[in-house]
Amino acid sequence: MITFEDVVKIYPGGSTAVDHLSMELPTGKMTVLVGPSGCGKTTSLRMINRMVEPTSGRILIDGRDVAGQDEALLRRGIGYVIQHAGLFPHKTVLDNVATVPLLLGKTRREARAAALELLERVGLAAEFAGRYPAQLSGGQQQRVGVARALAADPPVMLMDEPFSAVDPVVREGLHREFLRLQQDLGKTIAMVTHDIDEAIKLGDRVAVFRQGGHLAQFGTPQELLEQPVDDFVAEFVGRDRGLRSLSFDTAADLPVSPLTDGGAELVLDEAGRPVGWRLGGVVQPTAGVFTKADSLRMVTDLAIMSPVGVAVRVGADGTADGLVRHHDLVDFLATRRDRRAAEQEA
Ligand SMILES: Nc1ncnc2c1ncn2[C@@H]1O[C@H](COP(=O)(O)OP(=O)(O)OP(=O)(O)O)[C@@H](O)[C@H]1O
Repeated sequence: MITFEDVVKIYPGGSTAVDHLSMELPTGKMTVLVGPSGCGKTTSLRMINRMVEPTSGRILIDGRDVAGQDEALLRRGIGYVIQHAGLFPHKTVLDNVATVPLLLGKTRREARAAALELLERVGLAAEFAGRYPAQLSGGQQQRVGVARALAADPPVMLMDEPFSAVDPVVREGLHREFLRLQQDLGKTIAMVTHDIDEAIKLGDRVAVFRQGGHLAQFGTPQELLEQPVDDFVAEFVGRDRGLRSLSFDTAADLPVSPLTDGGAELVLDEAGRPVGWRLGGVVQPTAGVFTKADSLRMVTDLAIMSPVGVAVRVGADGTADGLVRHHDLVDFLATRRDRRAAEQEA
């Protein structure tokens, strides 16, 4: 766990960059620091590995104050990834990644073998190993940056806007790969971004900062979407937060109606799997099916897109076992919201 205890940073001659920050970043989870430009995110990140020293307060990693630790040793246990990857331009991809294992005392052969394995993990085949950073796309460079940060197998990773230099489609791919990697590795990660959607998608926890280096709210993505503490957070999180919060709940508790209640005929194949809706004598092949494991957001989307305003639930074998009509869905969501509000007050 990384603990910030009442941390303040005032740069010489400057205003307050971080103002009485207290928060706990859980072990093995990803915490995303997000907020408008200049609100102290990078400063907070860099105080963890002592690239910046706090003016007052303490930062502890697993209960040990970083201030008392040897800087070189401390940083060896903390991977660091920055925007544009920050690779050595004159070294090959393989040597960029092998640098850290070499520093840690491995032989050249061992270091290269470890680097190749890491490149494989981040989705870069061996054919890229001999190239120089300038011969890679932005997304590939970011992957090398992540591989290099992982090379020392550090328990903690700091990532400063690691995905912001690439276009949205590449970023989407990097997100997916990174989430998969993190599921395997379970590193304690602090990541900085400007992008609230990225924070909501990647973060197990999200710290929203506001101007002046204040922490506005710290919580899970779902808490931010459903219970923003004030107008600033609500505005920052975005207008469609109600809809987005539905991504975090499954349809497991969503009640269904009988298959005959759709207002039109649901056509099934011989095995009982939905084929489509019969409308005006024609079968429209848009049955919009979901399972109990799918998100409420997906069910809502299906009901909206359905020609009859109905989503069809199927079992594990694909056979239809119930319907959700959009007006029932709206009632369910309203009841759920009221119940949550009541729980919150209690
Ligand atoms: N080395 C420095 N010397 C003086 N002031 C600094 C220094 N680094 C940052 N600041 C100031 O501290 C404040 C916080 O900066 P910081 O880089 O931590 O914010 P940020 O939220 O990461 O911003 P951005 O999203 O734009 O990168 C800003 O007002 C910035 O101008």
